[in-house]
Amino acid sequence: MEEVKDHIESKTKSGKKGEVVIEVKGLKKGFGDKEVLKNINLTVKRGENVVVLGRSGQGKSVTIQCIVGMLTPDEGSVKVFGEEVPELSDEDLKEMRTKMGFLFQGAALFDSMTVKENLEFPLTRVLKLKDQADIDKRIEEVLESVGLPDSGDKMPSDLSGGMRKRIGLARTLVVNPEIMLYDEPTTGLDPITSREISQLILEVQKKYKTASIIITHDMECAKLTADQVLVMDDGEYIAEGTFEELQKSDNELVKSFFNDIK
Ligand SMILES: Nc1ncnc2c1ncn2[C@@H]1O[C@H](COP(=O)(O)OP(=O)(O)OP(=O)(O)O)[C@@H](O)[C@H]1O
Repeated sequence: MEEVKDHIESKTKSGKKGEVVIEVKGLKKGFGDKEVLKNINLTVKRGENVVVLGRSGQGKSVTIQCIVGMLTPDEGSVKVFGEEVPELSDEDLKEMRTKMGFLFQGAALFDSMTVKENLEFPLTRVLKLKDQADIDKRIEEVLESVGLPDSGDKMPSDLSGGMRKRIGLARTLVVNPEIMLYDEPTTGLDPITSREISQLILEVQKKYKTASIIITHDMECAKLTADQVLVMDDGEYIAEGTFEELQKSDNELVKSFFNDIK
């Protein structure tokens, strides 16, 4: 119980809406001769959804990897919760990542475990919770949040692609992350399920007040979820604004993303 209290306290301590949570300035990152990120500037506030659009191979995932400390920038500043990420010790990095949730395209559930066991895993391994009643309560709440309250005893193989995505999201949310990173959350899903997942991203933002970065090619997802949209090209952001603002852009690349959306 103590751990839970600590976690909730640390959340409320750091938790003012609108406060800057991720701040990237002048980020450069290359591999060998190849410059991938040339000048990335990005600010994400608590409770804000930032959508990043861009063609394949432009460096969207590399940006995320710099933010979570998996890659070291060549130049520039990457701050999360006010701390310079490349300067964090391994232990502090681990601590920082416990406050982050990831929903990646290939995010797989453990196939040999039930849904409930899949959700227990981060609670016992990451948050090191021991109180079973508390664990059960959190799981019940999070399954409710993703709209699958009665799925605890199911095996992942019994679930549809969309349901699996929801459980993947539940597994991420169960530790109460302050930052959510979504990499192509709706890719591979049919239009109706995609819309449901986008809707869920919006509900997560409202309920958990997360600061979120959403990388997507799905313009309906962008339209539904974005407070701010960034368009990435050739290692930098070439346009920035609300969905409606960018929809009116004269830039050919920006226009190409918005062509099919009414
Ligand atoms: N660890 C690495 N070592 C070498 N090159 C890398 C590494 N990670 C990424 N790259 C290169 O950096 C470029 C940008 O990759 P990244 O995965 O960030 O693109 P992306 O914008 O996320 O594309 P997609 O939409 O296809 O996922 C690519 O050319 C990729 O090959």
